[in-house]
Amino acid sequence: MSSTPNSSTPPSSAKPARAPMQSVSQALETLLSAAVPVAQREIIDTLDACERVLAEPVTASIDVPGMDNSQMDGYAVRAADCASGQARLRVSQRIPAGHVGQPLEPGTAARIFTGAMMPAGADAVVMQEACEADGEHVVIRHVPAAGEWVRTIGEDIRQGSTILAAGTRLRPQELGLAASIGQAQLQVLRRVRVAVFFTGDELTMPGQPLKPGGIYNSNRFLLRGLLQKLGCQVSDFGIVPDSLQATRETLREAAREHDLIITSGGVSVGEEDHVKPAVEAEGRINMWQIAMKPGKPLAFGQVRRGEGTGEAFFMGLPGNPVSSFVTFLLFVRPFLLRLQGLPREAVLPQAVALRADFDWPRADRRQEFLRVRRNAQGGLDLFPSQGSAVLTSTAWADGLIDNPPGQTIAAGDMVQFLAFDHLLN
Ligand SMILES: Nc1nc2c(c(=O)[nH]1)N[C@H]1C(S)=C(S)[C@@H](COP(=O)(O)OP(=O)(O)OC[C@H]3O[C@@H](n4cnc5c(N)ncnc54)[C@H](O)[C@@H]3O)O[C@H]1N2
Ligand code: MOO
Ligand SMILES: [Mg+2]
Repeated sequence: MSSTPNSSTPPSSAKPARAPMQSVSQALETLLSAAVPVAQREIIDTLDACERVLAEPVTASIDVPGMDNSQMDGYAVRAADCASGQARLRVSQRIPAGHVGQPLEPGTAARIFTGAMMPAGADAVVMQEACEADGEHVVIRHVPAAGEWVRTIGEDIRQGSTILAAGTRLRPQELGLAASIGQAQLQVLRRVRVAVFFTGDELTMPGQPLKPGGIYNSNRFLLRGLLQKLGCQVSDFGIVPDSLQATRETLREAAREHDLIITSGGVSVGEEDHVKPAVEAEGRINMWQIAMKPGKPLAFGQVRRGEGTGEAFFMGLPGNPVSSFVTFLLFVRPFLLRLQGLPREAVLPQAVALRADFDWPRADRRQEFLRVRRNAQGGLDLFPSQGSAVLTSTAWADGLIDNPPGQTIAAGDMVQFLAFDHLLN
């Protein structure tokens, strides 16, 4: 794989005929049409439910807050008693949060603290900064409106209302919300089970000495990290040698209890690329080669399960690390999110328009995904080396430019930017 972009030669009839590659959008369409959310559900502790997807709506069994309560440290009063702006009221009681006071007699005030239940009869709180304590009395130097600094019962959540919809991917704030109505457990879809393996005789695990001609298996760390972020249940089958037999055996084993098999490398056209023929022997390839750079040889298919219990999905990612990274973000992630039960519209990568502060004078026939970083001027800088093996570009960048086929870029042009903030969440 060359690290220099191609010249912008348009497709020419003089070239040998080749099956046209699918576009990125066609490929995404193919994948999302095939993805069916997992059906099985399980009940788990709310505390363990981060990143899981709700299988049923959550309905509130209580009001939140469950009582009118004070929003400030101060004095609970009857607003009508304070109309003068200098009312002097006897402090009849003290109500900290978590305690229940007595009904408030007319002409008196209750010392009250943030979150404490309003006493019956009080209809406003005056913050203590507007009050002057005077022995057993308090002078209220403010004219409160009825309801001032009072949080009313059910203001956040009404009993009986649906607070979370089925299909919601639970973030920390949704867990907090569920807990606020006392929900200790939640019914979620089971995790997506992913098998992953890494093809290549050249691969060595970090921690081992490198062999001559060898490289470290960086894709393992990259892909495992990406899968971890998506909350998948991962089985790692490790490094598999470049042999048809070994690849077929690992595919068969991986298909058994997994929804998706992800492989790295061996998916292009070389004699040592055995992944595609292995999948064809153990199932089928539905899609191969996308008009994109990096990531052209991406493959999608299915692998039969021996016991006659259907098929596991298969996605073969190119061995080049940047190609693996980009194809994961653009295809594997939406596919997995869809298997996890997210609605289609929620899984598609969302681009924003930003200004390029660099020139990209050589167009490519493939749709390009350039590693770029937002600069202090609100524009985008380009990493100088865009080769598919230059992993440094992915650590330097904070997103990708989605550059259409045949498109050059001049400094000042608006381009489509895909932020890692969004793609890696
Ligand atoms: N004649 C052609 N050659 C290539 C084509 C082509 O169309 N015609 N496509 C090129 C493109 S584009 C890509 S991308 C790569 C994809 O290759 P494979 O998926 O077959 O992957 P490998 O050949 O096994 O490895 C490619 C490259 O990546 C390194 N690699 C592999 N696994 C790992 C890993 N786990 N961690 C880090 N690096 C890895 C491997 O050593 C190679 O350098 O094919 C082009 N060739
Ligand atoms: O350009 Mo390949 O598609 O290096 O990923
Ligand atoms: Mg290859």
